[in-house]
Amino acid sequence: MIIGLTGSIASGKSTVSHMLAERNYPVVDADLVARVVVEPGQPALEEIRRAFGDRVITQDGTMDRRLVGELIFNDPAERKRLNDIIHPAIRKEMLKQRDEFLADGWNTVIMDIPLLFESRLQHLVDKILVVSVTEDTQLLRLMERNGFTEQEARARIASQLPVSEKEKGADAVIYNNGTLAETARQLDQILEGWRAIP
Ligand SMILES: CC(C)(COP(=O)(O)OP(=O)(O)OC[C@H]1O[C@@H](n2cnc3c(N)ncnc32)[C@H](O)[C@@H]1O)[C@@H](O)C(=O)NCCC(=O)NCCS
Ligand SMILES: Nc1ncnc2c1ncn2[C@@H]1O[C@H](COP(=O)(O)OP(=O)(O)OP(=O)(O)O)[C@@H](O)[C@H]1O
Repeated sequence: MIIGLTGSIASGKSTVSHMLAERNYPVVDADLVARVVVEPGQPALEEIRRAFGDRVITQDGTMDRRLVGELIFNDPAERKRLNDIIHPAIRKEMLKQRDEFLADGWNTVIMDIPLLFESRLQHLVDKILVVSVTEDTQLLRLMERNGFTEQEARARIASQLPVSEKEKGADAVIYNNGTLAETARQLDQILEGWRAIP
């Protein structure tokens, strides 16, 4: 079984994904893959340099994530430009990792994909698990975690589908406004209901 783990920015996907890893489930992490495919020497990084200019490459040859974030979260056209370059490379690497886990005999593989709905990747997974929080909690947690101003945080939230929309496409929803223990309890119930063994 392939479980797609998604939700909006700062809703708690990584938190739930860590809980899954603790329970011995193999996890393919799109955010992590997105970092690997832009490492120095990767073709995607060169394409990004050509599209956005030398200013998005730091002295040590890595991508300036803060600057690229500023550019793409405030401009849908720039966001599409980056997505068009980077998403094919991310998808290819994620499918490779998934296939390796399956070949190694795992019964269930978790794919943590923040943009599962926005990129229409529902067909890649058997079950969709959405991690949801109220908008107030989401905004506060995002500002606190990243040290963003309210405006920076709102720009990022606005770049994705609202979490209420994502809930509509879910097979199960975890409400992550409460304590971590409450979130873990919901997760265990869902996994049991799906009979998803690692
Ligand atoms: C813009 C970048 C450089 C900002 O880096 P930063 O370190 O600040 O954030 P990080 O990578 O940890 O992402 C944090 C969250 O932002 C959201 N996010 C990231 N990219 C996008 C995007 N293109 N559109 C909408 N939301 C996005 C996701 O919820 C993600 O979990 C980086 O997010 C990036 O390379 N994005 C493009 C790749 C992508 O689409 N990643 C999302 C998973 S496929
Ligand atoms: N139940 C909770 N109680 C308190 N804080 C929480 C809870 N769940 C998550 N957090 C905190 O909220 C922030 C966002 O959570 P997390 O990083 O898991 O979200 P995410 O959905 O993976 O975000 P992103 O889309 O940016 O990758 C983190 O700082 C995390 O520690």
